[in-house]
Amino acid sequence: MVSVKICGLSTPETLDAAIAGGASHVGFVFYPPSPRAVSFDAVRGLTARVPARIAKVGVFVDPCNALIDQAIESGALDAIQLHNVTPGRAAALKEYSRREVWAAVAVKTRADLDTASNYRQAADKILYDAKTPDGALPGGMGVRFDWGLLDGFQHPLPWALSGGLSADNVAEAVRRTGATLVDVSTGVESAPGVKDVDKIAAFLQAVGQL
Ligand SMILES: O=C(O)c1ccccc1N[C@@H]1O[C@H](COP(=O)(O)O)[C@@H](O)[C@H]1O
Repeated sequence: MVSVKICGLSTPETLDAAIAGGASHVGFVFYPPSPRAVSFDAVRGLTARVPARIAKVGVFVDPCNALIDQAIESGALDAIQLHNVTPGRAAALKEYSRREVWAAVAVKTRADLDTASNYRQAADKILYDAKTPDGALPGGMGVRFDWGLLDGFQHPLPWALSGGLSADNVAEAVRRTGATLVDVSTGVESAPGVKDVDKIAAFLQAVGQL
């Protein structure tokens, strides 16, 4: 069975679509430059709708401790997903937050993949995401990487696949990589930051058929 995280949710309707469609994880972005960024008040209301069986993941880019505190308190987060964070900082945030830590590894080359092993003692999960262009957001750009890079790779930790997934390519991505957890944001949107309930349903249906 393949689990799905629908990320960058910011409205009750789209969150409900993710829940109804069978998402295992829902993600909330705590990074103001993102078009998906949510306020603490908004996330409080949103996460109150999430049943206990579904994990709530906060997405952060090199966060300070105060942001982590406020986000966990307002969103009752189960896990924190960290982008642009060194293994040392990830380990510190794991101890500080007492939450599951997902370390995002930005992948373009096999050498990028190899950096995942640095998080072995620092994180609970690796999120393989595509490396985005300089100056762009470090995620949520709908960019995919060459899934063939994962062929034969010795994963240092449990892992998830993200980057440019959609209802049209997720079956191929899972077949190609063996992923048991996939993460999508742009691929279930009609415009940057605007989630689409039909696309969310189609993505979850595509995974459900695997
Ligand atoms: O979604 C964002 O805006 C975002 C901002 C900063 C860091 C990560 C972000 N999203 C994460 O990016 C990946 C891939 O997204 P996409 O499907 O390619 O659009 C996903 O894990 C999001 O959680």
